[in-house]
Amino acid sequence: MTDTEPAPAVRETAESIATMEIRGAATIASAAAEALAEQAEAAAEADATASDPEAFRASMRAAARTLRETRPTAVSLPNALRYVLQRMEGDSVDRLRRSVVDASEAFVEQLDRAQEDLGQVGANRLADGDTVMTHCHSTDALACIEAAVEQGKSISAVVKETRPRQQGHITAEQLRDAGVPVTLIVDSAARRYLDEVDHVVVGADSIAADGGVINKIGTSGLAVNARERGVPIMTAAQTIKLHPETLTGHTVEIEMRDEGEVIEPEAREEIGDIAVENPAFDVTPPRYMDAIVTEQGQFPPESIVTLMRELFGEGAAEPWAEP
Ligand SMILES: O=P(O)(O)OC[C@H]1O[C@H](OP(=O)(O)O)[C@H](O)[C@@H]1O
Repeated sequence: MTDTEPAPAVRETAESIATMEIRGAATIASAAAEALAEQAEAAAEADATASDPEAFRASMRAAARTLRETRPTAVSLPNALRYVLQRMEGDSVDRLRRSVVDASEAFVEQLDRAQEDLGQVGANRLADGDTVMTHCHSTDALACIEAAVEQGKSISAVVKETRPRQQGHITAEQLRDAGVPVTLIVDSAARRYLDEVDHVVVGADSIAADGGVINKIGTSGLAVNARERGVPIMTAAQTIKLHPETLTGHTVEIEMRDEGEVIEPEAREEIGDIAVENPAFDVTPPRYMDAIVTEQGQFPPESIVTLMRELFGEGAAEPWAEP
């Protein structure tokens, strides 16, 4: 490891995030915070950084850049890196190391607590006997359904498989394990099943200042259909999903993933000269979302900007940038 080369553990985490072995906005955030702690431990031992606070700081910034570059859409990733690096302090390598490790642990604890708290808020929106529809796999959304079950409510679920990666299967298994009767459907069957559904619950990768919800591709179509069928839809999203850069007019980059997730190489060859595109996310306009459920309570999407200013008012610093 040179003074700017990330530790092997950081490179492994970055690779796992990029290939989606580690996925889901909250899980990515906690893995990134833990990787920074691993970088701090490694840099405190490495020849080039062990006795040079400035070189140590540079190595932390480089590690954060490597993690930042893995996936562009879930803002929980840069928000995690910001949280840890902004708390890095001390005039010796040992103090710096300790501050990073402490911040990383505090971040992960906060994340777990936030999910539990928002689960209670989301659960209050669900009634005994409700059937919910889910899209993709969101630990925040699942927290709401599981908390409702723990409150003693009987909940059933219609789970969309969520092409192309079919993360709906993970949701189906986790809900089944929580004692929720599950029906798995293909994405295009969603509107047909909405008549049997009382509530749609989805997660978020980022929330924009105007209340737009950036989540797995297909969420916006589901929200429009839910509105047309009169079914309420909520987004469960911890406040680390709030995107501070959108306060100053930036838009959220939508990740385009490899076409190999959509079509097998053999079939790809057969269809020849046809474009295949694979956007991972879409934006649901605030008017199609009934509520954003956070650990600080539920908000109408249009008012989320108030919470955002309170939490990220000073803007979106980039503490990983070269000075
Ligand atoms: O943070 P939690 O609620 O777990 O997940 C939030 C969102 O992250 C996922 O993205 P991906 O599967 O990483 O592309 C899904 O879009 C999911 O709704």
